[in-house]
Amino acid sequence: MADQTAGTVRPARGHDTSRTAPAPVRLRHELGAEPGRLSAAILFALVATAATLALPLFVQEVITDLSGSRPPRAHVVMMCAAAVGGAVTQALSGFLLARVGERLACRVRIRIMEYSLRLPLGVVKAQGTGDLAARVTSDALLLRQVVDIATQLPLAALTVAATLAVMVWIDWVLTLVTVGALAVLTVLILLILRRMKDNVSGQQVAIGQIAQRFTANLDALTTIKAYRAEALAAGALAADAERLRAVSLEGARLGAMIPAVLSLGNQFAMIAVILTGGARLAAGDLSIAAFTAFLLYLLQTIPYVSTLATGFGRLQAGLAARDRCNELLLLAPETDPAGAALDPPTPLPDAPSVIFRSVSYTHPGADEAALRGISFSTARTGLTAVVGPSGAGKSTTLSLIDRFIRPSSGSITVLGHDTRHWPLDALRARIAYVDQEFTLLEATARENLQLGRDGRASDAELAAALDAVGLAEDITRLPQGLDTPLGRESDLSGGQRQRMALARALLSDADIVLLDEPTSQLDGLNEQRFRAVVSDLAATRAVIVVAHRLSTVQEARHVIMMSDGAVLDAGDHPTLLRRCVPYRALVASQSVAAR
Ligand SMILES: Nc1ncnc2c1ncn2[C@@H]1O[C@H](COP(=O)(O)OP(=O)(O)OP(=O)(O)O)[C@@H](O)[C@H]1O
Repeated sequence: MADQTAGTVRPARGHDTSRTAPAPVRLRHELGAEPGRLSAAILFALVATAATLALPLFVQEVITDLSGSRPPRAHVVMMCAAAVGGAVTQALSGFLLARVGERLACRVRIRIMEYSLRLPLGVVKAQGTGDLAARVTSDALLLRQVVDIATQLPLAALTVAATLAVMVWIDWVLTLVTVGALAVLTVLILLILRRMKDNVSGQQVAIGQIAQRFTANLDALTTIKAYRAEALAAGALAADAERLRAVSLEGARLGAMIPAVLSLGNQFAMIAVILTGGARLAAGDLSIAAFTAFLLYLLQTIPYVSTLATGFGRLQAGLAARDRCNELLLLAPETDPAGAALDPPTPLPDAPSVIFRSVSYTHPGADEAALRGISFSTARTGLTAVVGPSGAGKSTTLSLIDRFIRPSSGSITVLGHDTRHWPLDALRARIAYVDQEFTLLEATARENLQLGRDGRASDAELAAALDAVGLAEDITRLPQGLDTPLGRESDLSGGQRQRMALARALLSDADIVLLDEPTSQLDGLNEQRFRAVVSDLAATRAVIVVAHRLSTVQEARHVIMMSDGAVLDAGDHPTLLRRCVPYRALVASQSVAAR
């Protein structure tokens, strides 16, 4: 239980100093993260390139040996060694680059996922969970290939330049013809690449949209099935898929033009070289051996020219993915308030648990304020019920206490300190929040129960909390008991989830429990248990419950009646019944509903 003694400083659980935006993804920095592996990969690639470059020279030597009736054994051995060495070093380089690439993607994924969890709730909602998920899947995948390209491109450029140098040495006239053909090719390919970059961005946006709608529909699957809306939902998804298909097809069309242009360019280069070479052979300006070597070099250059052309296209895709990742990493994080103390404040012993002073709040994009200058306070311990018609602003009020959102004006004090002076982690360590869905994480029952605690709970503590909410047997029956992962195969019923959430609050160190009561009816036994646990919690802590059930309201020491973003009245149940007409009407309607 939380320490409420004056002057006792309790360190905030996991007081977090990392509420700042992370560094954006910088490719140069990322590539430099593993200098050893990257250098080795480049070294192996250089050796492979050198071996490839040497091969035609050895062929030339073999032909010269044969035409001079000399045994070509030594040159044949060197030729084979160059071929095998080139293949082995190329494989090694590829493997090392893959390792560097996977690590880069992994680092970026971790950074994006961690950061997404630190964004304000409203920002995550506005971005869309599916769209955020697409950043760690498809964008990270595109980013991963940048490693290959970033090393392949300079190597390919180097190889083409070195090959051209050797070709000049063999025959400069033929080289001039080759360069002319390659120049035309380059211009055409650059024109295609320019259009490809925009297309890749469009594809990634479309992937984000489809992921967003798909996850939203899966989250709402019960409703979709209940209202037989499968066809409607599938129709919208199909439209997204069609949009993605259309933009991807445009990308494929552009992509398909590159090999076609390359092949055409190569054929023209080859024809021009053969015609010119033939003429020079006939004139005696070129030997057969040199011409053969030149042709081999020309054939060898083609894949590298092709790597250069397609590599630039893939690099554009990687850069677009980097930009999308950085868009997310540059979103403003959920920061501690500017005036927050470095050391978490110590709760004042006699202060009310929560005080609202003239608090107003307008949801982003909303025309009207959800809360209009509300003021109230809640006792240090005991049950406070917040009641009012739907849309009155009750949930918004709870969200403000936990600082999921910040007041547009006015101030909120928690345990004697303005929430602007609480570091977020320290504030939230003092508050247990139980939402209407009684959300469980995809983690074991034990981990779910221990959320919100400073230290581990002993098995005896866990058993006592589960016993209090009548869940001990249900958890024991799970395949691995407390260590059963919850959420997929072993999910709990709504009532069991509710009791798990209450057990979690019982086990937490929080001084204040915020409880958004579910509107669904509970069976008699569960309702009794619920009341017993809430009054157990309220004996030593402040429990502020958005109450929909009359039984909860009647138990409350203090009731706050809200309507249309304002506090109409506050007091105990009998007082409000006597003097607050809207409260009487609300109670009357709840009594009818409870019958
Ligand atoms: N994210 C949001 N964006 C815009 N307006 C919102 C948002 N959330 C709530 N509102 C509006 O703010 C007002 C208060 O909503 P709130 O959820 O706090 O009411 P409530 O009293 O908890 O209602 P209920 O009992 O139905 O849950 C409502 O008019 C609602 O439409």
